[in-house]
Amino acid sequence: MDIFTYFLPAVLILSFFYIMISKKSSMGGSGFNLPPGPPRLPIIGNVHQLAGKIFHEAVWNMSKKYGPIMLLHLGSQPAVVISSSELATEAFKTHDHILANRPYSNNLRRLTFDYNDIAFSPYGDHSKKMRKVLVTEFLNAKMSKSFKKVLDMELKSVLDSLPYGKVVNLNDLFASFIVDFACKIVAGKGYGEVKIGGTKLKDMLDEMLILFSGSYSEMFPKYGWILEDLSGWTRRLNKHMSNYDGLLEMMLDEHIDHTNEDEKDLIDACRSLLTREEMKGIMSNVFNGAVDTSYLTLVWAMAEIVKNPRIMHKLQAEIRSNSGQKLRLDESDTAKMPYLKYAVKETLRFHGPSPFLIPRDCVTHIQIGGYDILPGTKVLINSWGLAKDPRVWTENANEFYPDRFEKRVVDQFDMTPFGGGRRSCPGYNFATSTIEVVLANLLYTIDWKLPPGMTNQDLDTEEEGSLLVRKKTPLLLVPVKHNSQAQ
Ligand code: HEM
Repeated sequence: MDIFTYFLPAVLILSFFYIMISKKSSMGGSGFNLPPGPPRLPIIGNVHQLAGKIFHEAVWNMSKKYGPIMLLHLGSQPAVVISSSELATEAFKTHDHILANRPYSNNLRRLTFDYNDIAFSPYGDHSKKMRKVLVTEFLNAKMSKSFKKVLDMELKSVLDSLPYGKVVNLNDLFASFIVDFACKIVAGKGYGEVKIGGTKLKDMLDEMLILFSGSYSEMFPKYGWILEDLSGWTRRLNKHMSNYDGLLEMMLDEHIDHTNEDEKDLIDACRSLLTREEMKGIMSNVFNGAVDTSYLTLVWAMAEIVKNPRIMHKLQAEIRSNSGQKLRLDESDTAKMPYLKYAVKETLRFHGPSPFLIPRDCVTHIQIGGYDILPGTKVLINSWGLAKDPRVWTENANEFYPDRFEKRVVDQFDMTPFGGGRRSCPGYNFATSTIEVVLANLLYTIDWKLPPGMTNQDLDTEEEGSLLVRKKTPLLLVPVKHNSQAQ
């Protein structure tokens, strides 16, 4: 359920306040050459055309009518949607510095420890310092030794505990695997089963997704807080943040500092450089940034690979011929596996977990595609649409086909699963190499079969979700030990 579903009943209340206090919109009758867009209603803008629909699909369909740059109003908030790689290139190359800010809202402020994080904090000294700390202290070559060790231990535990020959729910398997892995690289031990206020970390991250998906204060920057209070949103947000804060505080309090380089975690690496609130902000970004995105990518990759036996056999042949007699594979092995890299890239193209990049806030008047974008406009890049654009990806854009990358050189903004410009994802290398290693291990010693009675055609790849795109039904597969590994 998203904010649009909560929306309509609350409109009446807001209308009252709006009529009482509204002034003429600063955008109206401006004489600017604004991008085209669907007609809008007073107060709610275009929300009624999007309510109850999958946001990125609905917006992609609208863009077929109104063009690759389109103006919408999400409540009183103007939002420009970009749906072509040419215009994304213009946004990121020519105007990156102007679009480096993120929109402000009371809701986001609460969710980000008062903007003490990286991903949502306004562009400036603080966000630059935080990003630099994450990249230089955590996502560096020295720390990768420690990540490698944790990943190998987690993989061993998954491979040892798989119920071979029985049906496994890969959504559950990957979710708990990635939560455990993330807790260990952040705080040095597993917190996946710890409950605060009756809630586990994974449930908190799920709740956070809903809370991040947009609130009244994002649609009505001035008066949305009234609806948030009246609708119970504020109470829900406070309850969530109290649990989440409690868990992050617990991780910080219980942390045992490591002296060995190959055992260090995020808290070891960053604590001396950041305040406590900044520590919680950065820990939260790693959990929010890494857990759902990586676990969903793994589910999608396995679903598409198993659905396409030709691809699975090609991958297994590459992995098995490059693995020597090792028990488990690591990055030094996946470096020799180009087809595996294409399969991960194709998964990120075809099922990139973030259909829209994190919104940008335009801070001065610019032009994109010849249209005026005014200060205070949100800029949304439809990453999902770019990656399926038949003009770029040809007639098989809607097919999972890793082989396309064997010959194709991809322009920088033909696909944007990790965003672009100075606010792009700093976890890009870490995430892709982790996903490659996990997939290599899963396909190395295991043959994955479909549950009894099911055929490849039955394995559905229907999507759902707005902030993140997930597979609608859980992925159920049967792991069978590969011949040479059978005991
Ligand atoms: C498959 C995995 C991942 C995907 C698909 C992904 C995707 C994204 C996207 C689309 C953005 C927004 C970029 C933009 O606005 O241009 C982003 C930002 C970010 N991601 Fe990731 N991410 C992944 C993994 C990670 C990991 C592992 C980390 C941390 C270890 C991370 C940390 C961040 C942070 C801190 C930002 C905010 C950057 C900023 O605003 O300066 N992400 N990510």
